[in-house]
Amino acid sequence: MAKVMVMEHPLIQHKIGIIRRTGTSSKEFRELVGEVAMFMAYEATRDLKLREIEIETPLAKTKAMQLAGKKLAVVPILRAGLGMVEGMLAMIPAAKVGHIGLYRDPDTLEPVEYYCKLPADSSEREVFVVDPMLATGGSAVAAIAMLKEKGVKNIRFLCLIAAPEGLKKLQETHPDVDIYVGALDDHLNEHGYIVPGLGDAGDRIFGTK
Ligand SMILES: O=P(O)(O)OC[C@H]1O[C@H](OP(=O)(O)OP(=O)(O)O)[C@H](O)[C@@H]1O
Ligand SMILES: O=c1cc[nH]c(=O)[nH]1
Ligand SMILES: [Mg+2]
Repeated sequence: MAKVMVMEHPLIQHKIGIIRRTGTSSKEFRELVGEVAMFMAYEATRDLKLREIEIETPLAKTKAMQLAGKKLAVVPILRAGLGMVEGMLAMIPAAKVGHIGLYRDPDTLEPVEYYCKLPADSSEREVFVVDPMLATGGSAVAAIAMLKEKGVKNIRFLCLIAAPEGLKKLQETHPDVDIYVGALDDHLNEHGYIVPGLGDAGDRIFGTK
């Protein structure tokens, strides 16, 4: 079964507390989503493999560590996932970036696909799928299925806020995908919004409502 890691770091919890507030402006919201994504990238890369190499400092030859495993890619689910990309890249600047376009139909709550462009060698990479919100789980499940259809095998999912319903669906559908959650919320309302949540992440990042 997939590993679920709910972030405990006080800085993450503090920043998510500000992000949630109605009075937080789009500018602050965007900045804080980026900062939380950066901290989450740090947590989600803890188990990357290292190898020992020999280097030369100005004073002596010595052994040093170097990342040894697969190359990395960040794949935001459009639109709201875009808000997490810069923060992720601040921690893993050499990662390639793919994009998956999905929106949730407001009536059926089913994800509708409209775009997919991935790095050519994605199947060789460790892929970090990012989206601030995991609500019903439909979008994350569909995005990960799209990646698997293209041969991607190593996938992790990162979100700022998850509902228990979405977490369960993602775990059950993709048990091989580790999930990193900023905060685990209480429930979904009748419109599929996370409660207490933060509202519509895309609208708040881009100021579209
Ligand atoms: O778990 P789910 O029930 O699928 O809901 C979560 C999805 O809903 C939001 O996107 P939205 O459809 O609002 O698109 P947007 O990012 O373009 O605003 C969010 O960013 C997720 O992608
Ligand atoms: O609470 C929610 C649920 C889905 N998408 C959002 O942006 N927010
Ligand atoms: Mg939205």
